Amino acid sequence: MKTQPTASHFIDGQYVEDTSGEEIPVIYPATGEVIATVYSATPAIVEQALAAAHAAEKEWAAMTGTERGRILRRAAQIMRERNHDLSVLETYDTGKPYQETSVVDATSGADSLEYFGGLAAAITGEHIQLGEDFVYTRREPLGLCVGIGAWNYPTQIACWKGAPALACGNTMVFKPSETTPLCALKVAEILHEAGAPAGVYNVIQGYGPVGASLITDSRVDKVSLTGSVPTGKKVYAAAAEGIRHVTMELGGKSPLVIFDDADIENAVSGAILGNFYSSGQVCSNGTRVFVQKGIKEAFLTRLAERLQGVKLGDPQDPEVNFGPMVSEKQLGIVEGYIAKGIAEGARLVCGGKRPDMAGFFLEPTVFADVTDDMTIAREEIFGPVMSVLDFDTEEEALARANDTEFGLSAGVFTRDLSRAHRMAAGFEAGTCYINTYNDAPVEAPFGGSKQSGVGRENSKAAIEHYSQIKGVYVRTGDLEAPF
Ligand SMILES: NC(=O)c1ccc[n+]([C@@H]2O[C@H](COP(=O)([O-])OP(=O)(O)OC[C@H]3O[C@@H](n4cnc5c(N)ncnc54)[C@H](O)[C@@H]3O)[C@@H](O)[C@H]2O)c1
Ligand SMILES: O=CCc1c[nH]cn1
Repeated sequence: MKTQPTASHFIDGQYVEDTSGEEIPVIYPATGEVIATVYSATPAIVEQALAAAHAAEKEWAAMTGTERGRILRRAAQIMRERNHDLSVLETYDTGKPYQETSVVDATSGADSLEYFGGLAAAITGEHIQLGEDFVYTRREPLGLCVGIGAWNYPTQIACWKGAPALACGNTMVFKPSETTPLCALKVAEILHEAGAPAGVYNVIQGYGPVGASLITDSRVDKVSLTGSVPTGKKVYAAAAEGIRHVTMELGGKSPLVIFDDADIENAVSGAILGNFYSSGQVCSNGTRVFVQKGIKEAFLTRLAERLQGVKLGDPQDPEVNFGPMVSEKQLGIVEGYIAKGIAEGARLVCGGKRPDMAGFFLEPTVFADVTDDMTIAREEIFGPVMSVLDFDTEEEALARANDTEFGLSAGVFTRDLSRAHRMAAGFEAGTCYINTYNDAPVEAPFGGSKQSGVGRENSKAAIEHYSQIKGVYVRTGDLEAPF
């Protein structure tokens, strides 16, 4: 497959190159080889993208929701038809196994385009009768939205931001992560092919400073970031300077609470899905696995058995179910956490090492006897490292689950449904799971509370975050005034 894109940027309906920008090598995580080169946007490219998105605003907003929706749904259809090629590219970009990318990434992107394409015609205001007078509301686009992406789900993030933004009549300049710059270009290409007018959805490449330069431009009305909490704080503060709307999809350190009465097989599946999918590089992962003391040993034994089923290898091989970390840098960060876990007294049950193979692979790693104060229980690791902690009572588990600055997700496994709903109500998290983990269908809201974020992606909730309401007061009779 050709991994070198036609050019680095997609602006105003076409590929654009400017090799005077800083070089960004695209590295295939499974081998460490450079598979493409793109160039960071220069100030001239940033200006070109913002000008194109600004110029496209009026025409796009003036189209009916039905017309916009038709284009988004056509894009979804194209994406599904090209699922194989897009999945192969996603695997080159991220290193995630084709076994995952072929069913998750372009699929989830297409779901998002289809869902918001379907909603576009139903985005309406309301009528409020006030005696003989009335008020009507118009749900209007915000204008020009900037999207900034993380590297773990490059196609999904480009679509989760682009689809609701475009459905509401906004235009977008999207900057993917410098680590995974390839997939978003395909999203732009497909939207254009589906009929999105030039300038409606643009992609430019770059490191953090390119993202920062987009946020403060006076033409920008909204910034939607998927990234870490430290970056979120900077982006939120920069957006506040211009009182811009924000969506912040940030990091987490989510709890997964497994009670004695849980179905062990399902609970182990939940812990695997919540820690080792995408080699642990999923924001919502339940990396603090609280296991009630009565089933701790049974849980660990079954988990160790199930981990025998891990197949590391060439992620393009459909039989492989565990890929490398996205980069050498991320691998080093995660190894640092593993060393800290050992140094602080956690028991290494399995994994913890680089296997003897090329690329940025790391074995799935499980720590037991982890305590709440350990670094591996407090900080987001963003790699395949599960921390198992013991607990006695429901009250204790809930208090400890919530004892974190993060609030992205939380899960509970139990057969006691009253307890399950009590836990879900008590969790301080934006997305909760009962007897499952890490599902992210487009129909359901996704996002974090506390430091894990602001706003929600997906579902009808996203419409609130990409549009604004205008109230129009209408008097039908004469108007009285004091003088
Ligand atoms: N909540 C979610 O939906 C979600 C989803 C995926 C990933 N994440 C989080 O993302 C993080 C991993 O991704 P990452 O390492 O790419 O995150 P990151 O914060 O390092 O970078 C995210 C993006 O922000 C850009 N950026 C960096 N500094 C910037 C600045 N000052 N101004 C504007 N843009 C800037 C980067 O270039 C990149 O495109 C993890 O914390 C993970 O939990 C969250
Ligand atoms: O990485 C976070 C977004 C997500 C969660 N599950 C699938 N995608």
